[in-house]
Amino acid sequence: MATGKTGSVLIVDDESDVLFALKMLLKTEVKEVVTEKNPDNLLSLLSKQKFDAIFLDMNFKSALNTGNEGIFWLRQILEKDKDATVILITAYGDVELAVKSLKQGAYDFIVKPWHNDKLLETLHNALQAKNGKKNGKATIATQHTTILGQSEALQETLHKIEKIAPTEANVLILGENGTGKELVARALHEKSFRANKPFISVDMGALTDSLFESELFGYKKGAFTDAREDRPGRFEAANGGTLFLDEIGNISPAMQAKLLTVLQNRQVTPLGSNTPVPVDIRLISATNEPIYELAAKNLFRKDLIYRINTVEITLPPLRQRHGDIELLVKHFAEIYAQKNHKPVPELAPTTLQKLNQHSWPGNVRELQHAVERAIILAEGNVLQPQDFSFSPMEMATIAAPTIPAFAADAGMPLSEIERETIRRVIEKNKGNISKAAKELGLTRTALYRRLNKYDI
Ligand SMILES: Nc1ncnc2c1ncn2[C@@H]1O[C@H](COP(=O)(O)OP(=O)(O)OP(=O)(O)O)[C@@H](O)[C@H]1O
Repeated sequence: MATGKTGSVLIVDDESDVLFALKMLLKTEVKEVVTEKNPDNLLSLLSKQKFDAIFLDMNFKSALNTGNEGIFWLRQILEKDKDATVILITAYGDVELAVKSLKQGAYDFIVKPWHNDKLLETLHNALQAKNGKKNGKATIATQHTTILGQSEALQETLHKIEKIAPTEANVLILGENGTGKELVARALHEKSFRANKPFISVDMGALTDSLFESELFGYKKGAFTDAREDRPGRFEAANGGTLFLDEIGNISPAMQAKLLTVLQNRQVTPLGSNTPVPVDIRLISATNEPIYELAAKNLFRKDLIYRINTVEITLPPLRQRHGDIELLVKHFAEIYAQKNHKPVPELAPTTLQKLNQHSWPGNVRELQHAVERAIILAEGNVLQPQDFSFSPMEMATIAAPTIPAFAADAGMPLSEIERETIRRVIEKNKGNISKAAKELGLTRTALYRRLNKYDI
């Protein structure tokens, strides 16, 4: 009798009730369900048979009840088969540990007591991801954000976002400029239980040591000359919601120490006050700096990294995920065609070739601006390779030039001088926008506005 069902699942749990209930449920969905009570038999089982998904208990009663046993077995499974799809079964109180297990390579986790529908959805997603990893298409769309990506790397990121958004885990997002770190931070917030509370973003790269405390912790009237009234800091503004500390890798050791204290105590003391104010925030941080290298050189505190990186999301540069380029170009083409009252253009095959060959030092942001320019410049309804011209940031990442001093001509318009100055400072800083902004005395946002304005 053909049932049409496919797939095989292994369940490892030392509670017979759990094994029985899960088996009954999963049998309705997949062709084969194998159960195992003793994790010691796991590896020999896996030597004999491959499973499409493995449900693994986090807490075996026989051992220390810390959940680490689940992590131990997870590691064993992944050592044997790095592509194994492991879904952890965890008790309600262990969610933070389960979130950590995602870092160790678990596909997902379910919390006991589970909802059957939710569990089947998890299995379904796992099986789909396994079968469709190569050519899936993924999108996360919330009220204010759309994240697109069909590359394997982006799909994994999107899955992780769905998983960790509803937890309280602190998240550290790593990636080059323009890879979508802020977008991911916003999506995490919007998919969290804090979604209707504030999302406060702070550009740490733009904060000087002297502004750090007043900006983050606030101040009382009279705390310093210009403090004409009480002002809450960003921590208080984010109370109940999410605080996004962007460019956290750029802060000085003194700021790192102050930040660590606040995160440990979960309270801030405004300048000019003696009374600490408790704050309830979910922390998301991001940086384009190689933060672990900085920590190895003692330039960034390791204890601060451990505070902020309960879960890590690494966004690969666009040049390493060509699979996303076409999707993103079409997405931005639609947006900018509409904005500029033009029909949505087609993409010539040679154009896509050119875009795939470009190294995208400014990542998705650069692509977004390139598409906008192309739409404005395009003659017909097909985007041609010549409609795309690339920014000098490209050159800056290839060579680290010593730039001759820039001498403005007497008759040069001011806007041209500004454009050229910005261009050179970016080149000098090898495309690092934060450093360039600092050198120019601008915030990164202000610099990005000028890049757009001057078509850099
Ligand atoms: N996967 C994606 N799908 C759709 N849009 C994206 C994606 N990734 C990035 N973008 C867009 O690219 C632009 C840059 O993204 P974002 O500001 O989040 O990058 P970032 O990594 O925070 O940059 P920076 O480090 O310079 O602050 C934004 O307009 C964002 O909406």
